[in-house]
Amino acid sequence: MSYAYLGPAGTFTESALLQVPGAADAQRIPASSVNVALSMVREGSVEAAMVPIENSVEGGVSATLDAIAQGEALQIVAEILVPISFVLAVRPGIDSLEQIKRISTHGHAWAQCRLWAEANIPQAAFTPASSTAAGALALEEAEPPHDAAICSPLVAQERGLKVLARGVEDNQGAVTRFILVTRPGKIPAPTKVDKSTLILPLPEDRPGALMEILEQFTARGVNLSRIESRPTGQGLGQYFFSVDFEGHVADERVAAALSGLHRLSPELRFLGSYPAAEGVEPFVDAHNSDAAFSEARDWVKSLRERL
Ligand SMILES: O=C(O)C(=O)C[C@]1(C(=O)O)C=C[C@@H](O)C=C1
Repeated sequence: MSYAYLGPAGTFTESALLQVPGAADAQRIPASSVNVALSMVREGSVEAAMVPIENSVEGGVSATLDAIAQGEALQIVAEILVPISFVLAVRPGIDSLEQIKRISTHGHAWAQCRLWAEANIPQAAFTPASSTAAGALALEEAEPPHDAAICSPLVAQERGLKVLARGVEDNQGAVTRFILVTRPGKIPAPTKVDKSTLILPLPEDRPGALMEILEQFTARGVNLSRIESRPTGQGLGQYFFSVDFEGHVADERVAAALSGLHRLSPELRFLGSYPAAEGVEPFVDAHNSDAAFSEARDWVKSLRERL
């Protein structure tokens, strides 16, 4: 297998990729952005890409949500959770927080450390980096573009960077969720603790359209674990929904919800069913069980045989 990931080496995304069985010994290609990593999958130069999708503090990663919603179809085959903690690394010559005039990190990391930064380095101007590791590696340049970077403890240790503060995140226990993306192909087998992801354009701008969509899940007892709206880019007020829910397309209740959704929103995109990284087998009411669906289908079939 060959994998692309949001690089350079030392990103949290690489830590996520290293959790995939076999990835440590496989070809791993760092990409300069989420878009580049996903393009490599689309054009076939790698078989899969690991990209961040959601952080427990900062929410959805827009670059990923948008890139997988549009363009050539892709499929999610796995999810990985990584606990997030940051350190403040500095360039040579910086010995105190007061000396930091310029700081860089990934926008999502900055958002998770904003209160700490306001309280401890209010004088520092922020420049976004393409990833936490990219911001950290720039500290090694002959003339670093910034004085400090917020990055993972691992990259600071591996590169021998000077660390002035640890645990600079505003919320301890933060977690980022990453997804492993391939071209559409075989769907991973159900494990009983699965998740599925959909992109749902709202069919029409009219009262109750979102309610009708949500009813498809409610009526079959399918539990949503994430729902976000993103602009389509086509004009003000035009949105699609990015939705994760518990269950697998092999589950009858999920299949029934999907067919209801397809009737309401024929342009929907099914992004895959894959093992959930954590959680318990969802509780399913007897009337939403596979057996109840198949019995009901047989009953209707028997009626229609009398036509
Ligand atoms: O910059 C990195 O190290 C990444 O892997 C990206 C990313 C993100 O997009 O949220 C991943 C985890 C952290 O939440 C901060 C940054």
